[in-house]
Amino acid sequence: MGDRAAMSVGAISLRDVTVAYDRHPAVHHLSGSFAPGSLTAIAGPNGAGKSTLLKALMGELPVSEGAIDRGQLSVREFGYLPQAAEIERRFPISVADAVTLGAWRRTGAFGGMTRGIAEEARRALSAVGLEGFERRHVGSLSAGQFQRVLFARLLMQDAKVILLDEPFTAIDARTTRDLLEIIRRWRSDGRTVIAVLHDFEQVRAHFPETLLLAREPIEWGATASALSPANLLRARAMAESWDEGAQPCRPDAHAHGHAHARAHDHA
Ligand SMILES: Nc1ncnc2c1ncn2[C@@H]1O[C@H](COP(=O)(O)OP(=O)(O)OP(=O)(O)O)[C@@H](O)[C@H]1O
Repeated sequence: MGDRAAMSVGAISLRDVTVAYDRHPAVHHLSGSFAPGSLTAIAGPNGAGKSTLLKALMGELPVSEGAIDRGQLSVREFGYLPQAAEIERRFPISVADAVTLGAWRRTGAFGGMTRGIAEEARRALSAVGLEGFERRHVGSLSAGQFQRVLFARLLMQDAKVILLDEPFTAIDARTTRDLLEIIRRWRSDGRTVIAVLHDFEQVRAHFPETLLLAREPIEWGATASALSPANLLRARAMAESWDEGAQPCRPDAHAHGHAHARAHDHA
């Protein structure tokens, strides 16, 4: 497919990536790559480092060890949907303005709403099932409607790589189904899509690749294999061992000896 070839511009590769908060690693020794046009779920227990990894991929958090190679891609070409709890929706803007913000790379921070952009926003809203919502205030929308608006904004952004952090948490089944359809369309466009998800059935049904993360990677590959019962048990067992504090970084795996004494504290 021509579009797909045009959109597929490179892998995102991780080499022994560790991301830490105050030297406590939340993602630990992760290596692998997201192929161009791939559709990958990131799954794992609470506190496994899934959101942290998305933020590192976006360049919002620095890696403390290793490297992320985005190839020819710039993070400006990444679209990112944070967890709902991190999104402020009380500011007084209309649905049309919220969607148009997705086009900021083309319009500039102070760019006005040209007729072309307005028409595009209308089409994006229609694609997410919100025709005629342009003038509504974002604060007046239901959780599902607001999530549709955020997907419309991603459609406007025309990003080559799309990162979604728990996009269906607290979202009704109908909206989830519609938004999964948009994700499928992104994939057939050749965009790379990476989503943090908790629902394993959803992952098995819609995501060919999975990274099962428990701070350290358990497995990254075909979903059926990554989400094997043995892997899920291992992930759970690792999560139970976090109760007494952050995992120390294994000193033997570190040439620079960044494993700090504080990482051994049992708070
Ligand atoms: N800003 C922060 N400062 C310090 N520690 C943090 C910060 N954000 C996350 N952490 C810690 O890093 C670890 C990984 O958190 P992260 O949010 O990445 O996990 P997650 O897999 O997305 O979890 P969940 O499924 O619960 O959303 C947790 O122990 C968390 O407490």
